[in-house]
Amino acid sequence: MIRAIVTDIEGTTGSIRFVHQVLFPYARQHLGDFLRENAERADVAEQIAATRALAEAPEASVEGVIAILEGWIDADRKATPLKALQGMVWARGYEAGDFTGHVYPDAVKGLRDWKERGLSLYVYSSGSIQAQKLLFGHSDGGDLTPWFAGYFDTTTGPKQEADSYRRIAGQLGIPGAEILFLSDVVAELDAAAAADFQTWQLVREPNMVTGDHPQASRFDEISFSG
Ligand SMILES: CSCCC(=O)C(=O)COP(=O)(O)O
Ligand SMILES: [Mg+2]
Repeated sequence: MIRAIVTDIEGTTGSIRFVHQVLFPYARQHLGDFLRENAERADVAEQIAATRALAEAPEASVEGVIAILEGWIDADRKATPLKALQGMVWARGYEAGDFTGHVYPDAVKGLRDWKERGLSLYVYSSGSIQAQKLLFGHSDGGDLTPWFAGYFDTTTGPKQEADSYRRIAGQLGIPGAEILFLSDVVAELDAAAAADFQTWQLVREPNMVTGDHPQASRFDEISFSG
């Protein structure tokens, strides 16, 4: 009996194209100036320090940190300080109306239906919690944030480690077996299943790696008891 649904974003509720062709290039274009202008701001300084620590470059100048972060963007590295800073940069883009968060219409409908059925909805993405709230708050389908009971990012742990899902279940106070995790990435689904979560894989693109999880190309193909 499912009581809560935890969903990934990229490739699950929204398109990979939006993240890689809109969000990441926007962050790459604006990150440098954002850091130069705000390096002394407490929340920015904290992430600059975290970048230096993670890169084992304690002496890196702000320009050096920018170069490290741009390399991580190009490599799609899910580094927590990069994700925090990307969220701060994207805030300006959403607020200026430069783009809206892509959410598939079937995901909007599915989330609304599940919420109306009394299920608790959560997000677990490598994007920072700020970035998740921005995307769903400025989505193509309007402000969807009232539907979500909570958000998890890499500060809970990497998405491909079972312990991250055990922590999420612990924070929700719900056994893994009563939580459904949705993702397009088999390694994430394997980690969730190892923590006893139920799983469905979203296969929205051709030639995707698939595994042993039930598959759906749209949210209305997903079924479960609960
Ligand atoms: C929160 S929107 C940006 C998504 C992002 O930065 C990312 O790395 C995608 O991660 P996901 O875990 O949603 O596949
Ligand atoms: Mg994904």
